[in-house]
Amino acid sequence: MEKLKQTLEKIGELQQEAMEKTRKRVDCLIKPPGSLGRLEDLAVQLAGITGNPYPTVDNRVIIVMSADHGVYKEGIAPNPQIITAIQTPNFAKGVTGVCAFAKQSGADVVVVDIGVAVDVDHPGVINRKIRYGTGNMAQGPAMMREEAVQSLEIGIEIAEEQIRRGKNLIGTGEMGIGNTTPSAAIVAVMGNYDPREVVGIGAGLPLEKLDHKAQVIRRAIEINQPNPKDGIDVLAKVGGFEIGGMAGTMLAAAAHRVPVVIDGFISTAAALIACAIEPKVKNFLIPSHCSAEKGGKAALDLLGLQPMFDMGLRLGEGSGAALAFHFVEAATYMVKEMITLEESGITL
Ligand SMILES: O=C(O)c1ccc[n+]([C@@H]2O[C@H](COP(=O)([O-])O)[C@@H](O)[C@H]2O)c1
Ligand SMILES: Cc1cc2nc[nH]c2cc1C
Repeated sequence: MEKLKQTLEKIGELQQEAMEKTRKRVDCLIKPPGSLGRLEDLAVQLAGITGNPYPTVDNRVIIVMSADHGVYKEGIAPNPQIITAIQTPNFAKGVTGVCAFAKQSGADVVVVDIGVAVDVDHPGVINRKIRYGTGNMAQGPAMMREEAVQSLEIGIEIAEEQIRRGKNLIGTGEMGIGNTTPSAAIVAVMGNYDPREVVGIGAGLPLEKLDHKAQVIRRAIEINQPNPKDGIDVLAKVGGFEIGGMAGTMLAAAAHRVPVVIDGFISTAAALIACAIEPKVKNFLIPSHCSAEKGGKAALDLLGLQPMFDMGLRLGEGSGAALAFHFVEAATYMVKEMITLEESGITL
């Protein structure tokens, strides 16, 4: 609890002076004002996050949190649970979807077993297992409150280690068969939606099973009565260890003024938890894409975030965040590489 408390105390506001400097420069660059659209706002946000009008994001990492879910027993996922354990070492081997995009954008991939249902024995996987999967949220809380705090603190510690190593851009990723169910539960609780409005097919659930998936979430919310004003309560009752780990990563990034790019549906659910715990975190979050998962847009809307792109992605893993790194870097190049109208002798 101490680590979480200290982290929350460190989270501040965006640095206004740096933002004003960057906005002024961006407005004067050799282009019609506003013509680089939201890339301009992104440059200003990066200045506010880092306190530097000319920030660099040349040392990148995707942190992938892996965990399993007790609610899997309710038949809410189309794939065998063991895929979480099989896939987790694959991130360390560099052979998954996110690894392909991370390699292309020059980012490291760090993978953490924060609650996979079996032992994962691979030297490249960081073992911070809280437990062998969460409890079944359709029958009781997914985890105890202390475990929720532990998941947040593991996320903080993993991110802090990366920041200590000089990482200046972080992306959140996850792997967890069944995790679109707790994610939809979080979105339903935070947005006061009926679960049927925000459940989707996840990794390929047949459409005729969506009513059942929604009913399982409805039961989980009814039994556990999560309090939407208390992010830790929601995480404990209807969340997941990897969701807590990602929320912790976001809190640490905000505390250390490092920009953090969120990925798809599960990452966005984690962002809802992080922002419920500390609303100031939102300023430090950079959305990537709009997940094709049905509740993807609703989740981003709840945060008031507009995605950079919408390409029908629904892989998770941090894949969309790795792709978005290109745009984030582009914003920093725009500020540094373009000259101003005045420098080129143009007066408009
Ligand atoms: O991030 C997303 O937008 C996303 C949307 C659908 C599925 N996924 C991935 O698929 C898995 C969860 O799907 P499911 O159907 O098992 O709940 C999990 O490993 C996620 O990484 C990810
Ligand atoms: C193969 C596979 C890879 C994944 N990556 C994230 N979720 C996944 C689910 C499956 C089934």
